[in-house]
Amino acid sequence: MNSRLLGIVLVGGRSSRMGTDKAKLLHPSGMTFLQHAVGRMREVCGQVCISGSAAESEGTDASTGCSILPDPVAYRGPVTGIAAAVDLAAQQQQEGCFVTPVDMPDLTAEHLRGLLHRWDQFPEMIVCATTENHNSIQPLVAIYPTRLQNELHQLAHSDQRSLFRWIRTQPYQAVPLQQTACKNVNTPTDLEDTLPKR
Ligand SMILES: Nc1nc2c(ncn2[C@@H]2O[C@H](COP(=O)(O)OP(=O)(O)OP(=O)(O)O)[C@@H](O)[C@H]2O)c(=O)[nH]1
Repeated sequence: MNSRLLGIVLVGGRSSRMGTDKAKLLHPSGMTFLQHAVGRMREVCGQVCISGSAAESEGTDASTGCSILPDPVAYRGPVTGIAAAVDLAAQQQQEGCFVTPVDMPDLTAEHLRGLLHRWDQFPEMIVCATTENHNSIQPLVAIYPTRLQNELHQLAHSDQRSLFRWIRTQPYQAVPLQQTACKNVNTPTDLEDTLPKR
C-alpha cells in the first residue's frame, strides 16, 4: 500500500447540471458514487481524504470514514481543493497527491494502478490520465507532486484556474486510458447511461 501519496476524492462544486449531490448517487455496485470512488482509491493509497467545497462539512464523512478537507474558499473549482490537498500532503511529508473525481463511475483501481506505476518511474513529474480517442488530458485523474505546491497556489489564486491549460505548460507523463474509463456523469441522462441495461 502506498503511503508516499495522499489519495484525494474531489466532491466539491455545485452539481448544478445533475441537480442533486453527485457523491450520493447510486453506483451500479450498490454503493454510492462517493463510497465507490473512495474504495478504488483505498486500493492504491493508504490514506484517503475527501476534498469538498463547504467549510461547514469539515470533519469525518460517516459513509466512508474519510477526513473531509474543505476548500479554503468555496466554489472556486477543483484546483482550489487540489492546492489545499497538496499542502496537507507536504505537511505530512508525503511526496504528492493522487486525485480523482467523484463523478467518474467507470474508473477502477486497475486504472489508478497504471498511473501509480508510471509515477514510480517519474516521481518528480505530474502523471495524468489522457483519453486515447482525443488524446485529451484528464487533470482530475492525476498525481500532483508536492514540489508543485507554490505553482498550484498561484494557479488557484489566478483568474482562470484551468488545470487543463496549466498542465500542458508543465513536464508531465501521460497515461492513456479508454474514453469510457474517464466518462463524467454530469447530468441525469449521463446517469441513466451508467446503469446496467435491462
Ligand atoms: N474540492 C472541490 N472539488 C470540486 C470543485 N468544483 C468541482 N469539484 C469536483 O470536480 C469534479 C468535476 O466537477 P464538475 O463536473 O466540473 O463540476 P460540478 O460542480 O460537480 O458540477 P456542475 O455544477 O454541473 O458544473 C467533481 O468531482 C466535483 O466534485 C470545487 O470547487 N472544489
